[in-house]
Amino acid sequence: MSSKTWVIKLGGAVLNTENAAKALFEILNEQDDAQFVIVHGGGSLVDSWLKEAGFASAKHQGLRISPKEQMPYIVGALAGAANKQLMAQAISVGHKPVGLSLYEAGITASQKLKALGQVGQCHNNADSIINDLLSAGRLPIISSIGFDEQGLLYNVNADEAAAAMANNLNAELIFMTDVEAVLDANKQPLHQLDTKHIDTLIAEGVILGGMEVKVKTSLHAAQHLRRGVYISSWQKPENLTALLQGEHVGTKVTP
Ligand SMILES: Nc1ncnc2c1ncn2[C@@H]1O[C@H](COP(=O)(O)OP(=O)(O)O)[C@@H](O)[C@H]1O
Ligand SMILES: CC(=O)N[C@@H](CCC(=O)OP(=O)(O)O)C(=O)O
Repeated sequence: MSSKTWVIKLGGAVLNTENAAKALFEILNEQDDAQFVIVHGGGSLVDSWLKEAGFASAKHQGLRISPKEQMPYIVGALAGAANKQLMAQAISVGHKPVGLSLYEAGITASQKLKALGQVGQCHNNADSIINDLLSAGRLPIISSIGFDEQGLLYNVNADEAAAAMANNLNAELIFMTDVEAVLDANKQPLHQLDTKHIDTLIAEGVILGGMEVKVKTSLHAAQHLRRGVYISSWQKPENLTALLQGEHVGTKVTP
């Protein structure tokens, strides 16, 4: 029987808590018959790099407007600092990670909307080295920096990148973020979410910003993969253990 593949998306805020990612990587070491692909963000690192460089940065529906002149900082923060910090934590607990952009992982990018500058959307491209890396026992750690066929660089939202990766591999998909679950208007965790529920909560302004992108992306992924997608917190590593064992923690977004 071939082993199950999981795409785990780590929100960039995991880098602000010392060794938080390390605890998650340790859990991956304990799993039999499973292979893992990590896709990571780094929005808070991009915020501070752009600020230090004197740039103002704005978001539209949770997506960072990415002018060309800001791309060296965005690429440096995501494909550089964030990716390498995560590799360091993975190596420290015995993994053999390979840091990649979306291109090597079989995903090309194109401009999403002119007004957003270099914000990219994902396209499947069969030319991926991920399965070769998994067969060789390596742990792919993928940033959300993409390229098009001309070699232009794009800033892809990391949730969208993770969903594209899961679609590409027909993998299970888990979003590890900085809240235990999607919360309702009374700040209570929602155990399950479907299309109707999501539309209402977004229209009511209960789900917004980065979480709006995450639930919309989760829903598309769940519909495409024909199975539930989970949103849970990296602040509780035991949640990851439970999810990998098929238990229900956090929010399950269903098709
Ligand atoms: N209904 C909601 N439930 C939980 N979090 C929400 C909700 N609406 C907005 N958020 C915000 O979304 C954030 C998570 O999204 P984001 O910052 O993009 O995470 P990540 O970097 O992990 O992708 C939470 O920290 C919270 O501030
Ligand atoms: C287009 C777009 O919004 N790109 C994101 C990419 C990083 C990201 O998504 O990081 P988190 O997962 O930590 O939020 C950004 O520049 O912040």
